Amino acid sequence: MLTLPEAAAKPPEFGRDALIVCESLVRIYQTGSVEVQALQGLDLTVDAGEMIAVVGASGSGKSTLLSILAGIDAPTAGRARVDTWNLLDMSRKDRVHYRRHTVGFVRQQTASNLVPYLTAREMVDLPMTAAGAKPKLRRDRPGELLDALGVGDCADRKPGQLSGGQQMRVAIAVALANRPKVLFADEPTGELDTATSAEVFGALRDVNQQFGVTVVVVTHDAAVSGQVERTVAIRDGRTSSEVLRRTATNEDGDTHVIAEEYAVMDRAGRVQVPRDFREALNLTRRVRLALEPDHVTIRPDA
Ligand SMILES: Nc1ncnc2c1ncn2[C@@H]1O[C@H](COP(=O)(O)OP(=O)(O)OP(=O)(O)O)[C@@H](O)[C@H]1O
Repeated sequence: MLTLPEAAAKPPEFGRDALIVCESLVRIYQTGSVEVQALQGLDLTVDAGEMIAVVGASGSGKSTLLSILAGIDAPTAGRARVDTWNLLDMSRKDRVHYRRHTVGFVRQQTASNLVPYLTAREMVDLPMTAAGAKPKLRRDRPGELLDALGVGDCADRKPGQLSGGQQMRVAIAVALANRPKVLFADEPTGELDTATSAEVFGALRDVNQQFGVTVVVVTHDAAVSGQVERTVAIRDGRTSSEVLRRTATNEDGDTHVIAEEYAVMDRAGRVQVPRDFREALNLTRRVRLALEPDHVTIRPDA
């Protein structure tokens, strides 16, 4: 057994250096007399430049989380910060500014991201005009962005003249028009076949690496979540576990990906012990904890 070190005077602020911080985030929807707790005290941090996937069963709260972070919906309680913005305390004007400059959003329904009577170039120009971008930037950036997303040759086509994958790439270009810090994508590959999904996902990864934009993707697609370094799982409106992936090289010089699952600990130190662990050792209401030099043990209450 170790002796416990003296507690620091004041613990550092949760997620102080992160770009996105959610702490005990709650969103309650009220329809008539029915109350749905879509988020029930969710904790999450995302660092600048990261690309993460958010996974979870239908109804677990993924879209609610994304709508809040994208400034489309407002949380009921808790803390949510993106960059310097406190999402619980924003005026209408702040919200417009936030959505125009700090974040970009791509929806699953490719068509709902686009305007049917505008060309790809005009669609990228639209948010730039709204943000008051300079004429030179408005002239150059749409073409550059469409080129970077591999749809430069589609600049003068309207959505009806584009494939599903091309529409999604154009939608990503539109979302990036005003150089947001974060790009949110809600099931971006949900309506696409496997090969096109891989291309669109590749495009998201490219913009993450080329432009340094932080990317948060909600997905059901294991082929997508298996390719990012961090996947956050949401269950019942809370983050339940995270999978971290890293590339390792063996003695023969071959590289392979190692994926490790972690439980998430909240600020108060609460950790959810997975059900199969609890059942295997009959861990029920009360457990014994002990601090060892480099780990903590949890034992059944004998
Ligand atoms: N506008 C709303 N009004 C009432 N309830 C809502 C509203 N939006 C979402 N909910 C409820 O909140 C819960 C979480 O929904 P949410 O859409 O965030 O889940 P999800 O994980 O994105 O699901 P899916 O994978 O099916 O899109 C669900 O029970 C849903 O029915």
